[in-house]
Amino acid sequence: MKTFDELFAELSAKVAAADPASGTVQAVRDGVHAAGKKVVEEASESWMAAEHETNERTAEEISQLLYRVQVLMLTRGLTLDDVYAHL
Ligand SMILES: N=c1c2ncn([C@@H]3O[C@H](COP(=O)(O)OP(=O)(O)OP(=O)(O)O)[C@@H](O)[C@H]3O)c2ncn1[C@@H]1O[C@H](COP(=O)(O)O)[C@@H](O)[C@H]1O
Repeated sequence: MKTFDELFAELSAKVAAADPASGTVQAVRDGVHAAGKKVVEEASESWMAAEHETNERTAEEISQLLYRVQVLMLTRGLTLDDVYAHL
C-alpha cells in the first residue's frame, strides 16, 4: 500500500531516471493527449463501478484514476505543490 504522495515520488523518480522497465515512463512519453484520454477512461470506469459494482471494485478503479491523474501531471511537469496550491 502507498499514499498519493508516495506514489507521486516513486513515479517522478522513475521518469527522472528514464527507467526503461517503467510503464509510467512510456506513458509520459506518449504525451498529454494519450494521458488525458486515460484519465477520462478511468474516470468513467470509476463512475460506472460506483453505480453498479462493489466498493472493492470502485476503490480499484479509483486507484487507477489517481495513477492516471499523476501520469497527466508528469506529462506537464506539474508537482504536487502546484496542485495542492489550489486545494
Ligand atoms: N498504480 C499503478 C497503475 N494503475 C494502473 N496502471 C497501468 O494501467 C494498466 C491498466 O490500464 P488499462 O487501461 O489497460 O486498464 P483497463 O483495461 O481499463 O483495466 P480495468 O480498469 O478494467 O481494470 C496496468 O496494466 C498498468 O500498466 C498502473 N501502473 C502503475 N501503477 C503504480 O505505479 C508504480 C510504477 O509503475 P511502473 O512505472 O510501471 O514501474 C507501480 O508500482 C504501481 O504502484
